Amino acid sequence: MNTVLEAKNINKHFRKPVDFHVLKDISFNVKKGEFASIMGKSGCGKSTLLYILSTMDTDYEGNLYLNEELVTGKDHKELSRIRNEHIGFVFQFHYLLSEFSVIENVMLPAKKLGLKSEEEIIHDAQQKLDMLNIGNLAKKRASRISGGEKQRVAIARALINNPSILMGDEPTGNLDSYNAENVFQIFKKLKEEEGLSLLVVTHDIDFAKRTDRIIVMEDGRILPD
Ligand SMILES: Nc1ncnc2c1ncn2[C@@H]1O[C@H](COP(=O)(O)OP(=O)(O)OP(=O)(O)O)[C@@H](O)[C@H]1O
Repeated sequence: MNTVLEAKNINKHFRKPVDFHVLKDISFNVKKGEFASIMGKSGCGKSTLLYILSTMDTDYEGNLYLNEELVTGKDHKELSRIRNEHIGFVFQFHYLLSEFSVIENVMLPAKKLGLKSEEEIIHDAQQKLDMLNIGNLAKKRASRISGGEKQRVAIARALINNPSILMGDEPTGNLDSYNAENVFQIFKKLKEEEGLSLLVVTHDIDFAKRTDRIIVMEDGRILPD
């Protein structure tokens, strides 16, 4: 099985106000089609790790590989391209542009990547919305849909460039149990039907238990399986 993401001996320090060794020698990988979750107590370093793995934070020691290519050390512009092309990210809050329509929000990362025509991007965005059963909301303003629908739009936006891996930082943390289950089922379907890899930080043990693998963090380290 191909390795989609690999972290090798990742260490990170916050230097201020005092030196704080927040991530301690983190090594693990995510294979193609694997749905992994990260759990651990508040403050153990989950979000810090996810920001490094998604290439948003470059201030760390160690090596990060995406699709078996070393990304550590690449410049800002190159990282932005890699991120746009290979990584989808879903946060606890949807961060949609409320004045824009649903489909316009979904189209944004594809426009930024700039590889396709407007018509192709509209087609792809509608297809993602249809896949998530919210195709009928395409023309609605993002401010006029429910919280669960907003999170599904955020997932469609994260998928628009057909990433190799979808990362989530508590993507169900702000949802009621019905909508949280809905998001879980979407992730499962993406794994099973599209062969997508997923890496999701969660505090929800019932969610984590149903993923392929739980990566447990404690005090900046990953505990052995
Ligand atoms: N910019 C920073 N400077 C110094 N310390 C920081 C900074 N950002 C985060 N920390 C500390 O690093 C530790 C890890 O934070 P992080 O947000 O990664 O934890 P987490 O496991 O995601 O927690 P939660 O589950 O509450 O979201 C915490 O102790 C936090 O206070």
